[in-house]
Amino acid sequence: MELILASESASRRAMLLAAGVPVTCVGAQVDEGAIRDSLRAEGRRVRDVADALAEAKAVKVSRRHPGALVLGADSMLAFGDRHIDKAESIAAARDQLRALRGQPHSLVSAAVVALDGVPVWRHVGVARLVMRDFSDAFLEEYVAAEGEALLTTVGGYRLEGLGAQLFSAVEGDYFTVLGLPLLAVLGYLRERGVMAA
Ligand SMILES: Nc1nc2c(ncn2[C@H]2C[C@H](O)[C@@H](COP(=O)(O)OP(=O)(O)OP(=O)(O)O)O2)c(=O)[nH]1
Repeated sequence: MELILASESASRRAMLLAAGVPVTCVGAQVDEGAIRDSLRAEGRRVRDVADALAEAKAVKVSRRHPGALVLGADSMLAFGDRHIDKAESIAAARDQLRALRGQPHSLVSAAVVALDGVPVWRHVGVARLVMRDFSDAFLEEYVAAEGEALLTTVGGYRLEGLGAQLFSAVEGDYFTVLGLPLLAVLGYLRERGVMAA
């Protein structure tokens, strides 16, 4: 059975391919902002918003690919009562990192699998990260080194790269930070017989 990844995330695609999961990537082109704003207005938790976005992506693509398992995903930061998404500018990413400095936050990655337009599996992974109280000088060096990459990730960091220097502690699943609760996804694929058990 073919697995389609309803995502344009290079990180998610790389994780699955590295784990030996052949995937075809198809962008979902979902209006994430509209869904996010309406659920936030209802006071929904970050994990529920991420889950709803992952479902919207998986269901939309699976309607176009009958018979294929379609995996959608979404990651968001929970910082206090704030829901944080990808920054829209380098300046905004810098401000966001300054706000997160010296504080704990959670990174939530939701995954939903759909088949023929119907969600058939879901999982939300949560990792807790403690950002160290880095200096302004460090932050400027980091921002200059990362550049546009700051806009591609929800926290403005790549834990597997320079982002490691931002943290004093990370609790939870490494893959969840990178954008997928990968171990749970692999478990489901084995249940479905897509991968050898
Ligand atoms: N490589 C890497 N990526 C990260 C890290 N933290 C977050 N991300 C990425 C994973 C996702 O690509 C992105 C979260 O944004 P979204 O959930 O909106 O996904 P994205 O817009 O990238 O693709 P999609 O909406 O699925 O088409 O942040 C990290 O530490 N390393």
